[in-house]
Amino acid sequence: MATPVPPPVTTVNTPLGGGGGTMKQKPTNLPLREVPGSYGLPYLGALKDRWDFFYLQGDEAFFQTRKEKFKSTVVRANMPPAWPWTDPKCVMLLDQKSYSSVFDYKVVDKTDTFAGTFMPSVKYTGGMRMCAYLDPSEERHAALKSFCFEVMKMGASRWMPEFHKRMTEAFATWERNIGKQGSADFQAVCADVMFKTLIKSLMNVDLDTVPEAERPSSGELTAWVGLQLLPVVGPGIFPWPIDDLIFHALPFSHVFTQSGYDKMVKFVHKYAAESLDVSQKFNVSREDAAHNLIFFTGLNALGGFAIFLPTIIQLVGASAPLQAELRVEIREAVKANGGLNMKAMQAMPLVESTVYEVMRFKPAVPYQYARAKEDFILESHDAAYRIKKGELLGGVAPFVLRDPAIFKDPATFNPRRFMGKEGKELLHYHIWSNGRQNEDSSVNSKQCAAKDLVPFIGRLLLAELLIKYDSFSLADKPSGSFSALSPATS
Ligand code: HEM
Repeated sequence: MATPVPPPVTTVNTPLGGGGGTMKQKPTNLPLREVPGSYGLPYLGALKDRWDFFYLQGDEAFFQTRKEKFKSTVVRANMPPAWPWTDPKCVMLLDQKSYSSVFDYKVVDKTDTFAGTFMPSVKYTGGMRMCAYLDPSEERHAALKSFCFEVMKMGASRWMPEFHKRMTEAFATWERNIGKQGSADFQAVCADVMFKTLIKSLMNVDLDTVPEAERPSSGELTAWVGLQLLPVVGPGIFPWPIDDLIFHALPFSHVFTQSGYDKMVKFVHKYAAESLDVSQKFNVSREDAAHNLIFFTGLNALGGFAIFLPTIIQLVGASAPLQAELRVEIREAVKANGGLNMKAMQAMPLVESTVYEVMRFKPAVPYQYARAKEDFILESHDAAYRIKKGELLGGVAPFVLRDPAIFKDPATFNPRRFMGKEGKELLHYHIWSNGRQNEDSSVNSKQCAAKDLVPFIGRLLLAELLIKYDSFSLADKPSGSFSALSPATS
């Protein structure tokens, strides 16, 4: 761990109380600054920021230049989509200490902030606001999150066998494609593996047994996820002004993916009865449960895994020595514990640390937003800032997870970083899930419901891969394909 390390803190921001927007001075040892940065001319400033963010600078340089220019890890910026009818003004947080305010529910409200400054139409989700958009103060949040925890628990024994089954199918596909065309895509295949694993685990449905006409696909669900989030992601398919005009100027109507979504709704009502039945326990209607179950599966889970699993393959695939070390650890754990079971999974410290390091190095979900519900003083490591009630705060995870005050050599991918006592202590600062990795997700927080499951599946991916293969190589960078898979020789 780099020095100096600030002591663990649960709350860094002190509410000033009083309400009514009157700013009271709070005693702080840090110099009080106004949040630096400007939003520019109305609309034009926001448009310029959108172009810089997606095309002219790119997201990393967008924040880095502001951080350097203002010598501050708390900066003002317009965030996309910046439509004339939305308010793009944000205070962006680039260090560990200020970031923790986005999950300090005494001072922030999470209502409708899941995607940032805009919320996709509820027409995407049967006319209902989904769990991820609710603030913990809303009664429905606790009910729906409890329902999510429950379906995950019901499927606890299904994750490992289903993932194994689908990975075995993926191996055959990859080997066939390498044989035929010299390379094999793993991005779409990982999404498909996870889609089928999620359906089996969360809904207890084996997709192979569903007639083709009724069977939803990962492609349909991914299109539904992508379309609603397009305004805040940068596809970069066409030359930039055209790309911006097509993808960021207006929201996409839900009608383009409606038929795939309707098929999913019908499928859930017909086949996922076991999961829907349990929703009654939490006073959640069947209809509400069905749409939320699809959202958990598609947007929360598949949306994350479709980025996370390929990132593991890319980062581990770049180092043959790391693969060799992981392979030895995995195979020894499997041998000592009579197979790839829970006990074996717990005997793989390097695998565990490597997966946490992947999540630190390239977090799958880069931004977490929340709105100040009162005036308060927000602290970074070296300054204090006045935040006004109603301001939108945006935590920038890729910067926060490379905060040099916490992580030594933050720009280096160090697979052993989270090993041992000191490594475990760093989990306090591992905030990929909109909360701390050494704390539990609950109905009172907005931390990812799958905070433990997600790294577990990442570890399972490495175990499955390096049991089957001695090593794997990637096609030319940037790569979403294998160029070679060397079958296990021992
Ligand atoms: C790689 C996979 C995943 C990633 C990267 C991920 C990441 C996240 C993040 C960052 C949030 C907080 C969003 C915010 O409020 O700013 C979140 C929330 C959430 N995630 Fe995950 N997640 C993943 C998988 C899953 C899975 C498998 C499930 C459940 C099946 C799940 C269920 C949820 C739910 C229900 C919430 C909203 C929590 C609440 O409303 O209190 N996620 N996730």
